[in-house]
Order: sequence, then structure tokens, then C-alpha cells
Amino acid sequence: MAPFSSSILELYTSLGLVATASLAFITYTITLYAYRIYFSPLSHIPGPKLAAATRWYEFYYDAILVGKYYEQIEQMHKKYGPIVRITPYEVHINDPKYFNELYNVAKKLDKDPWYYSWLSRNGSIFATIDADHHKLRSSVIKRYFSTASISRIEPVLKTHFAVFCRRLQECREQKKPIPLSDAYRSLAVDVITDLSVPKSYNLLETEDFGAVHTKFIGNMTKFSLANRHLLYVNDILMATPRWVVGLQGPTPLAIFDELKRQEAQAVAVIENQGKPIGSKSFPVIMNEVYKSDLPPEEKVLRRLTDEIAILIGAGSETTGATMETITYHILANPPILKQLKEELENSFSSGEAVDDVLSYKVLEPLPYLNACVQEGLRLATGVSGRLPRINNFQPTTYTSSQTGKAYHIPKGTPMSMTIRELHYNPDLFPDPTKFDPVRWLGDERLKNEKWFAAFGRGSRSCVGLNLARAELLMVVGNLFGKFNVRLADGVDRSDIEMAHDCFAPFVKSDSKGLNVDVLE
Ligand code: HEM
Repeated sequence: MAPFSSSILELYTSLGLVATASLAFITYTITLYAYRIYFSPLSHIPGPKLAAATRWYEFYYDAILVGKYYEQIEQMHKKYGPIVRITPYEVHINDPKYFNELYNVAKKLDKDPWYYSWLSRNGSIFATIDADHHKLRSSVIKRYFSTASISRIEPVLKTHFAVFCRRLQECREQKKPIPLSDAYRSLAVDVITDLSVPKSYNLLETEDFGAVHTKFIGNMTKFSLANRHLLYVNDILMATPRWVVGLQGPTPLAIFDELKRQEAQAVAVIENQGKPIGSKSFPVIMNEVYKSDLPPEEKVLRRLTDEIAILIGAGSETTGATMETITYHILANPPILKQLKEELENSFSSGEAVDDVLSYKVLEPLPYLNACVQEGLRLATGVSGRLPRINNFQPTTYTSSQTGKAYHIPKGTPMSMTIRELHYNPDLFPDPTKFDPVRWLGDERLKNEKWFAAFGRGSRSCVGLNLARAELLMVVGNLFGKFNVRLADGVDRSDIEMAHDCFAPFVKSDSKGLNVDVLE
């Protein structure tokens, strides 16, 4: 046994080491934070000092409070003006006139690798960082969803809308409310999986209208907010044996299983070498990607899995949430409902409206229907994230359109803007929270188009916009052209409005969802 005096000496020595290490860490942290606040090339950009000092500030609002940093950023703009430093590395701009300048096809900007690391889907076109690499990867998918492609896709859309209408009829007969929040997202998942992967999901056929899958997307998206800050959380989950994940509870297990299902689709594409399997008589996107002249490293399992995961997520949550917003506002505004129904009734013979699914082709020319969809896209803002871009070649000068003051932004700095701030700006859209389709009719439309950016702008704008528009017109056209529906008891606006920014807008956790009754 060591003598008493030598134990004390050892204790003092180890305490001394701990104290020295702690002191060194504190000194380093203070020096680093002081450098970031007072000496970094971004120190002249206004904003809260804590946000400039450390990313833990954002972590608190983003990962702990779950998608609440957007509210802080709004407050920062109110206090500090149109440009603010929101992290040690990133500036955020709220100046509508600058939107088209930042998100401009003529500019070769990269995405911010940190921000887009959120889902660990770097193989997808969505999360591809480098502008040239993105151009290479996105060519096949962009072709697939061109404006002209919608007539090719229309029979697939009609098949799934027929299931949607049948499920509505069943609810009418059984006098049961229909959970549209789930049904809409599942409709969108069924369409995008039919078009893009070997095995379609057919969620609308399930008893619960695909509620389990909707929950998966929500949980996965929220869970991934931590991944952005504590890198590799998602990768660790996927590398963990299933039984160990199971010990963490049903939510991680459901996420794990669904991600494995997405991977299995990529395996099927590779094993069949892009040849169709099953009964699909139309080209499937991921098979087209596999058969394309992209280099072999663009066709490996991880890259195809990433693309599939993003197509399913991007193609469903955004579209489903927008359908939900449009439907709620039409039902909550009887004069709008009346005008829309009149337009639909005057456009089709009663037989057409009753027997068949109203197709995109017949709905597309209707002005009031289009105006309702456009206004819903504005209010829903299907992407609430802040979309940071980086100019890695040269610095940027941002000049405030309000004060004329110029700010130097060094090259390599993530610069972000938020579509929502454009769409909810009262100078551009008076009474911005009001659902008012008239904004999109006649001359008003010409004036307002300039400030509409639901699908983003520039070279990284939405590849699925033609598909999304077709789905939105068909859902609103069929729901109100073929059925009489009303909001179920207790449903209000707070059930469909954004409460969390998880890149996509998510409603409050105790939302009742958009439930409607289908009337005779
Ligand atoms: C109302 C529905 C939709 C809205 C509001 C919407 C909005 C957007 C926005 C704003 C972006 C740009 C994101 C960024 O800058 O990081 C985007 C990108 C994207 N969207 Fe959509 N989207 C919708 C539907 C769809 C659909 C149906 C698909 C299915 C194909 C889709 C697939 C994608 C993909 C793959 C990207 C990444 C594009 C790229 O980086 O090249 N979206 N979407």
C-alpha cells in the first residue's frame, strides 16, 4: 500500500493536470470566441455575439428546441437589419430584391456542405455540394421531369388519383372522417415511388392511409437535425445491428427499417442492371439513372440509395404539406370554396366529374383553380430551410436595397436566404397570412410572380416542380370537383401551420391533422 503522503501527492498531481487541461481549454475557447467576434473577416456583419462566437447557439434552437432557429433569425433581422451573422461562419440576408441575385442560374455557387450534411445523403443531387458535380448528376433526373414529360407521367398520376378518390368514397359510405394529412402525403409517396423505384409503396391502400410512413418521415427529419451538429449520427444508426437499434425504442427502429427498405430498392436497381421488374410499363427514374452514361462511380449502392431517399422525402412531404394548406384554406373560406366549385362545375359535364378522375390536362387551363394552388404554394412554403450557397471563387458584395450600405462577404462564406421571408413580406404581399387567390389572377399575377419562389430559383431549384404542380391541380380539382367535404369538428389553422423548421415546415407536435368529413 502506498504511504499516505505519496497518495496525497498523486492526488494533487492529477488534480493539477485536470486543472491545467481545463485552464488550457477555457483559454483556448475564450481566445477562439474572441477571435470570431472581433477579428474574423465576418466581424463587421451585425448580429448577436453569441451566434458569432459558437455554433452551440444554433444547436440549442435547432436540435434541442427542434427547428426553432428560424424564429431567432427573424428576430435578428428585426433588430440588426437585412444582413445578419447567424453562426461563426454564415450570413443570412432578408432583402427580397437580393433573392434573384443570390439564386441565379448565371452564378456558379456551391451548396454549404455543413448545412446539407443534415440527412447524410451526399450522394443525392439535392445534397451534392459542388456546382459542376451537381450539373453532371442532375441531368438525367431533370430530363425525366421536364414540362413535356408530364403527359408521359399522367397515366401514372391517374392510377393513384383513382385510388385516392375510391378511398374518399369509402369514407363517405362509412361516414368516417378522412385523415387528409396522411392521405395526401401517402398519395405523393405512391406517385414518386411508382415513378422512381422498382417497387411502389402503395400506402394509400393501407388501412391507416400510410400514417406509419408519414410518422417515419417526420421523425427521421427531426432526428436528423442533430446530425447536422453532431456529424455521423445517421451513419452510426445505419451501421448499428438491428437488435441494438431495437433496444433504443420503436422510433429509431422504424427509422432504421425504413432506411433499409430504401436501400433494398437501390440493390434491386443494381441487381437488375436497370431493367424493369414487375408490371411497370413506363421508365423508372432510378433505372434510367443506372442505364445512363453517368460514370460507374455515380451508380454505386450508396449514391443510388441517397438519391432514392431524397426523391421520396422531397417528393412527398413538400407536396403533401402544400395540399394540406390549400385544402384547409379553401374549406375555411366559404366564398372561395363557392367560386372554385362553380369554376369546376362549369368546366365539366356531370358525368365526367362523377365517373372519371379529372386529369391534369383538363384541369390545367382553369384560372381560379390555378390561383388557389399558387396561393397555397406561397403560404405553405414547402421548403422552410434557409438554403445557404457559397461562392468559392470570389468575394461577394451585398448592397442593402433599403439603406444602400455595402457589405463585403469573403469568398467561401455560406450566404443564405429564406423563401418564407419573401412570401410573408407585407410590402410584397399585403396582409400576407391571408389566403387570397386573387393575388394570382390577371395583372396581379404578373406583378406577384416576381416574388414567388416556392420551388426555389437558379440552378438548384426544384427538379420536381412540374410533377408537383400536376399533383396539386389534380388533388384540388378532384377533391372539390367530385366531392363535398367540410372540416371535421375541432380542426383549426394551427393544425396545419408551420411550428418547426426541419428544412420542410412541420406542424406543432399535438396537431390534430387535417381531418375532413365527406358529405353526400
Ligand atoms: C409543392 C411541392 C414542392 C416544393 C414546394 C418544392 C420545393 C423545392 C425547393 C425550394 C427546392 C430547392 C432546395 C434547395 O435549394 O436546397 C427543391 C429541390 C428539390 N426538389 Fe422539390 N419541391 C416540391 C416537390 C418536389 C417533388 C414532387 C419532387 C420529386 C421529384 C421534388 C424533388 C426535388 C429535388 C430532387 C430537389 C433538389 C434539386 C437539386 O438540387 O438539383 N420536389 N424543391
